[in-house]
Amino acid sequence: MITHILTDIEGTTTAIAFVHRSLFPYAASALEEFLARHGEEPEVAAILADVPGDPLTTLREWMAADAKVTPLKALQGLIWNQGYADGALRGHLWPDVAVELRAWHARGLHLAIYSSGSEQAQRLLFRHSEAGDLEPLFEGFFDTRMGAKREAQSYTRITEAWGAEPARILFLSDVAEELDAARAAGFATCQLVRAEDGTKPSGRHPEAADFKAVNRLLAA
Ligand SMILES: CSCCC(=O)C(=O)COP(=O)(O)O
Ligand SMILES: [Mg+2]
Repeated sequence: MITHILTDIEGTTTAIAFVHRSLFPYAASALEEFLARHGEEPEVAAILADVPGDPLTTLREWMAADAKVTPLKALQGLIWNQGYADGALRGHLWPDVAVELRAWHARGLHLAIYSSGSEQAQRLLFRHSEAGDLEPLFEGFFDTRMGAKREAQSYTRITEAWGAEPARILFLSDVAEELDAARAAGFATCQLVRAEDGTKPSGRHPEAADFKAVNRLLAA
């Protein structure tokens, strides 16, 4: 029986376009000024210590490559903080998402996020979502510190951190390789195949067009 639901963000709860056309450009355009203003603050300096070479150059290269590396993800989270605070950003959620997350939480299912976006970035998106503050629904915000999303070991680390049995966790993602890794760690899986995002079904995992359709797997 499924008692825990772990969900991806981009392409699963949230439009890929929001991440690539709102979040990433916001961080890219604010990067240089952010480093000039905050680069010597302890939290930012500690992140920059893990960036090889000239930080601005390397971070721009990582942004251009959409690299899922922890220092870039941590900095993006700090930069987005300002955008959410002043109302320039609001976390996009597909219309089916908040309804089902609230219903799953109300019936006692345990909820957590696993995204390449940093824990702070995840919290911000759900705290400032278009459907209101959903941050309190989640018990865990797992990020690249657990490892890469296409490696089975990352999912095993999540079970240990969350204190949950793998077979009781349903992982929701649009990316088949992430689902393959979760299944190898013993998780149940479901591919979100969202027409608006142009997701291609892999045929390797149970599929759902939206979160309402995921309920079918919970009842099974
Ligand atoms: C608040 S999530 C920002 C999305 C992000 O930075 C990213 O790299 C997308 O990663 P995902 O693992 O959600 O596909
Ligand atoms: Mg995704």
